[in-house]
Amino acid sequence: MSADAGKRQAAEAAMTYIDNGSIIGVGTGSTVNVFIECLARDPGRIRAAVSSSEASTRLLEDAGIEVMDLNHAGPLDLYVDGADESNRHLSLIKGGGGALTREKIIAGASRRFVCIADDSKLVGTLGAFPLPVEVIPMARSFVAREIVKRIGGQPELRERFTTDNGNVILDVRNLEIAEPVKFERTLNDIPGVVTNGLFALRGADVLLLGGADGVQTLEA
Ligand SMILES: O=C[C@H](O)[C@H](O)[C@H](O)COP(=O)(O)O
Repeated sequence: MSADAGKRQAAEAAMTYIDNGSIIGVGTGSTVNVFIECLARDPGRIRAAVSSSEASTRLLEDAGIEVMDLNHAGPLDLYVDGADESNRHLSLIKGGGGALTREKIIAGASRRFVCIADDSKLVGTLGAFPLPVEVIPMARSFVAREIVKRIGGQPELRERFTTDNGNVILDVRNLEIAEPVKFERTLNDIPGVVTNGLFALRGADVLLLGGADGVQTLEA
């Protein structure tokens, strides 16, 4: 079975978590794009969406879904988003598409985070996927040195990429993240780091994995 088919299965399954007429948080990425296609079949199903990126905002608006500012939406019941990797405790690496900061904010503002992915994203130990770290541009060399000193790995500037917030991304390769919460806190402590792509302090609550045997549901 292809990864695309797995993504579609997971996205369809996430539709069952939506309460009719609610305002939901919507993430970013190819899996979420399929979820937005599912929403587009019945745009009146939700009242509005809070979007984690300019890219998702465009797709939601094209689908006839109102996009609301988080400041006006209040606490959200549900956030649906993809991941680059998940371990069995539902700690995630996110930010492959560079949307990690707004994603982390909306995940934090939501009661339930349902993560959707194809089953290749489930790993034993996080870190094979390069860990994205969003950084204030003037701090990028300093932050890269501090990352090597504090957690190891090889930070590389993501070329020709600026986040929706006007910042740059360092992708940190060669990490083995046995203690995601500790790593996340350590990275948060470096001045100049806006957000790191570890979602462990606030991981997913539910992980829906599409694959050859259908949708597997893991709960935190
Ligand atoms: O910045 C991007 C997001 O964190 C995505 O949710 C993540 O990269 C997964 O994307 P995809 O569904 O395309 O694998």
